[in-house]
Amino acid sequence: TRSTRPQRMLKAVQKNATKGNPESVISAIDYFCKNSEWAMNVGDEKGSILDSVVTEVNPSTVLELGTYCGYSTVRIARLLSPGTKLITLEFNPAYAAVARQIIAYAGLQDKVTLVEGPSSELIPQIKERFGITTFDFIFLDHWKDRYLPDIKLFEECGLLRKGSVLLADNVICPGTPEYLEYVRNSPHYESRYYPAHLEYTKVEDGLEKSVFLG
Ligand SMILES: O=C(NCCO)c1cc(-c2ccc(F)cc2)cc(O)c1O
Ligand SMILES: [Mg+2]
Repeated sequence: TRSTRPQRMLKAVQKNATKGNPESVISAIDYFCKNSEWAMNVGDEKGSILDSVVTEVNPSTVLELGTYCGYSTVRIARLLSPGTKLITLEFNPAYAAVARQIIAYAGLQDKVTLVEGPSSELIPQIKERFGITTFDFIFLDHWKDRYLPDIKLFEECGLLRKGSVLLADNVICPGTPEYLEYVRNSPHYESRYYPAHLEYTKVEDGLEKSVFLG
C-alpha cells in the first residue's frame, strides 16, 4: 500500500540528514517540503521566530501541543539546557510513530517525552504523571479549535505562573480567531503578534506570543 507523507518525510531525513545532528534533520525536512511535498511543519521562517523565543525564555519546563512529525520538537529540544526535557502531545498515532523516529534520528530522544492522546485528557494529568507544577514555555500547534479550550484548561489546572510564555502557531492560517480574541483582550495576558507566512508559502500567517500575568 502507498506510503504516507510523514513516512516519506522520515525517509528523506534518513537519506539526507546526519544521525545525531538536529540542524541537518531540520534542513532535510525543510528541503523535502520545499522541493517534494508541502507538509504542516512550522517551517524555517516561523521556526526562526520559535527559536528566538525559546532562547529568550530558556525554559526549564516545556510543553508542545501537536507533535506532528517532530520538526518543531527537534527545533525546541536542540536549544534546551542540559537536563531539561520537553513534553509533546500528539493525538494521531501514525504521526507519533514517525515523530519518535525523527526525534531519535536527531539524537534528542533523551530530551523528549512524547505522549499520545487527546490534549483535553492529558493536560489534567500532567502534574501527577510528570511531576510538573507549572510550565515556563508552551508551544500550541495542534487542532486550531483546541487552542482556546486548552489555554483555559491550563489556567484551571494551575499549570501557568506569572511569566509563563505561550507561543501559538497558525493564528492567521488556518486561523484561531477565538483564541486570539481571548489572549488579546484578557487582562491576564500580554500578547504580541509576530507576522510571518504559512510554512513554505507566501500566504500570510504568524505566531502569537502571550505572557501570563497571573
Ligand atoms: O492542523 C494543523 N495542525 C494540527 C494537526 O497536526 C495545521 C494545519 C496547517 C494548514 C493545513 C492546510 C492548509 F491549507 C493551510 C494550513 C498548517 C499548520 O501549521 C498546522 O499546524
Ligand atoms: Mg502549525
